[in-house]
Amino acid sequence: MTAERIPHTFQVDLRGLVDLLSHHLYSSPKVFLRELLQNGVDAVTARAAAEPGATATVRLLTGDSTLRVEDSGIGLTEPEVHALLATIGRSSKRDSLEAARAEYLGQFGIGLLACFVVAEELRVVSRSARDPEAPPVEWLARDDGSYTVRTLPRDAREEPGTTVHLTARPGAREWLEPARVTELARHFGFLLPYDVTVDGESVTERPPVWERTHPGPGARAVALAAHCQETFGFAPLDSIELDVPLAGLRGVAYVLPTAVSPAQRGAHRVHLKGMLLTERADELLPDWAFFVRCVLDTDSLRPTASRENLYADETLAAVREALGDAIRGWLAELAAGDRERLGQFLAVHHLGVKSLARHDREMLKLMLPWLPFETTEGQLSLEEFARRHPVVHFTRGVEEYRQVAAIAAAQGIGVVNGGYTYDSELIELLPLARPGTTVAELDTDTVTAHLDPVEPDEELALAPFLATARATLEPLGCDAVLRAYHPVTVPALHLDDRGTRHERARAEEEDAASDLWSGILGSLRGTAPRARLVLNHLNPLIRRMAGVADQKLAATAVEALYGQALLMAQRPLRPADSALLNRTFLGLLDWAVHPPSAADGQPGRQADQQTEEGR
Ligand SMILES: Nc1ncnc2c1ncn2[C@@H]1O[C@H](COP(=O)(O)OP(=O)(O)OP(=O)(O)O)[C@@H](O)[C@H]1O
Repeated sequence: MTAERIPHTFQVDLRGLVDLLSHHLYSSPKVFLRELLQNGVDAVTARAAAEPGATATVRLLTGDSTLRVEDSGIGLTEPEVHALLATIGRSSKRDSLEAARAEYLGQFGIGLLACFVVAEELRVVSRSARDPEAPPVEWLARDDGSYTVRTLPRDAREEPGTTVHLTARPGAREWLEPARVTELARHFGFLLPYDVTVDGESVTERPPVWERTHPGPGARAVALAAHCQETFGFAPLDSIELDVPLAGLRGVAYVLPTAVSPAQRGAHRVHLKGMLLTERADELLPDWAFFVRCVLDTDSLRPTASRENLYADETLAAVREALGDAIRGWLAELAAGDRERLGQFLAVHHLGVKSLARHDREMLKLMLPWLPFETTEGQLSLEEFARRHPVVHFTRGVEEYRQVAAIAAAQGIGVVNGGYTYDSELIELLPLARPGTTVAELDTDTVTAHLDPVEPDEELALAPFLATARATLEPLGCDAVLRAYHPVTVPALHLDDRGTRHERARAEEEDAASDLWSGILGSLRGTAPRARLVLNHLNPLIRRMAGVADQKLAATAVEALYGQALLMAQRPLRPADSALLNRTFLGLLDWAVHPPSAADGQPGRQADQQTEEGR
């Protein structure tokens, strides 16, 4: 024997549902007003479609803890009230075809429930425009889920349309206060395409700034900037107008006047058919367009059920691409014709642009030549630098740059500092953005090759001193060479590139390692050049040093030169380097206060004489 199946219907606990909406779906009770406005606007839209030229108003009237929202819209008949108002999740707007749905703001059939977040009672009086014979109908609903429906005499409501009466729940009276209602109606509805009033005062400001006509481009720019200040609270660097007809979208992207982290998601304001949908849309633009804030109105993007964000669908993806194109177009236009403004933009946002140019080839091609870099000729765009120098030399580290920048510049070699975040990576990609450009890392050989060799007879005269220098620097893994270069004030230049340092670190490890390891490390020995101390023959101090007969003093002087050149390079010092600096400083100090004399049996008279001469 089988038990009989008894059909049941789900029971809905309205209080539980309202609690769910207010605490989990909507971010604030204020959305009740948006839902009411939206129903009024949808009803007016539906009537306008059926009856072009019909009155189209939504009027809000505040009272003592009450609010009335009156629309001149399509209205409802009694059967419609049962089917639509009293059925949660039922929407007349979803039932129609997709195309028709696009006309409306609502679609989920839960909007009216939002009113219970602030009201304990809802009374709806409606008269249908579709069926002029149908009498007015009243629907009275309480937050416990109970409701009554009755028809009213014809004169209870003469005109078609709907009035929603709200009575505040005890803790929510503030939401129905006149000032609050006006503020919210303005906030959500100021762009609505119908006449919306609160207690007789209009709250709409049509048309939006981007649809207004202005006497000229200058006046338009000023109006847009003022709008940005009002909407977002900042004076924009520039305004980019957005127009994507396919998505029924228009608006403006305002360029931020201060740098922001590219990781920070943009908070954009999106209106849907005039109604403010969200102030925090963060998926509207491609990630790379972090430097703008948008405000726009669209008729095609879909909201999520909370109606506080955009539904991630193909339309949103297409819109994102189209908006990305518009912003890229603006950048391209600046790059092609408005260098001054491009310069202003990059001065603020170059770090962000650099970070995304690494991942976005198009952005790289467009922007890289115009990005500012530190160069031996000051802050320059790579474009300008490449025009001045057939080879774009760069250093990978800031220290290398410091080491050679002044010297290289004095010899006419331009160098770009690639030591900052992303910089060398980007410089190496320059040929992609600027075909035909040669980019090369600056190495010690290039620098040395640009320094003038010294005449052989002069070099010969300094041979003993050079020999002392080489012998002194040998244990430090450094060669000594003599060149003539500018600026003459630099006595010695320490050239040491990445390869050299790597090689030296390996050699040090080899020394410290066991036999087996030193064998293996030894087999890895590279052919990288050693560090070089380039003594400047044009520098008077070097010439004087060459005349010092005291071997010990000459060696200390070479060590001091080496230490000073290291310091000038601003490179982190190895423990051995610090010890050397210490030793030479104290050695020279000691010598200065107590020069060794011939009587002590120490050589050094010549040094004495030099000091005498110097006095
Ligand atoms: N002012 C009104 N005039 C005419 N019909 C209305 C009005 N308010 C609500 N309705 C009817 O009641 C239905 C349910 O309204 P509700 O606000 O709950 O949902 P919705 O607007 O369809 O969708 P959403 O949940 O997305 O707002 C609507 O689809 C509409 O048919």
